[in-house]
Amino acid sequence: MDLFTSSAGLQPVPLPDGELWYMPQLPLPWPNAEVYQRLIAETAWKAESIVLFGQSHLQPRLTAWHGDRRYTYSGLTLDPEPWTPLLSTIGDAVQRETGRDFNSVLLNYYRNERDSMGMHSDDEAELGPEPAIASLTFGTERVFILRHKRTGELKKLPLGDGSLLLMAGTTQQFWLHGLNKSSRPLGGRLNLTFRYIV
Ligand SMILES: O=C(O)CCC(=O)C(=O)O
Ligand SMILES: [Fe+2]
Repeated sequence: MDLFTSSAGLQPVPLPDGELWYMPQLPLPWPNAEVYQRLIAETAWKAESIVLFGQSHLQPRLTAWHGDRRYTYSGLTLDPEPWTPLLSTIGDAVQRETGRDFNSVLLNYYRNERDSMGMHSDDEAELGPEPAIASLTFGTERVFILRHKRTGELKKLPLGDGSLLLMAGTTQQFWLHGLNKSSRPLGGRLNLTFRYIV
């Protein structure tokens, strides 16, 4: 059986003022654990500083930016590393499932329970007006939190090993998203967000 035909595909997740799609396992030609290990080993991880309210902070995670374009967020400009064969294969699988084009990927490595991502929207001008952002997770499951900017409504999605989440439509306009630290010990988690930089 062809690995790529065995999946039910992305399913819609109801979200007022936004568009979310989820599948628990993106079909890939290797086991999740192998992809996780290779991505950890093959990536030139960086601890970046970002400027928040005029002060410089080390981000509570490691990152890498690969693809065809530069990217600027929170006062940080990232020059891209080239696509690797592994990232290209993963990117092809993500494009096949989502039906969207992506030209860049941000890799985030949450080393343990102390690493996190503050609430934000991916709404930079270079992402265009209604950006499609595909988020692929490997390793330890963490809870992805969405908060509506006006109503405060919360949506919590546990993102498991191998899962694919697509944020599209007006999701970035109306919602913030992020990941909290955890008080109990957790193993590592990798998240790859595929983006299209105009
Ligand atoms: O790690 C995640 O699931 C979210 C990552 C994210 O929001 C981002 O890279 O902009
Ligand atoms: Fe984000």
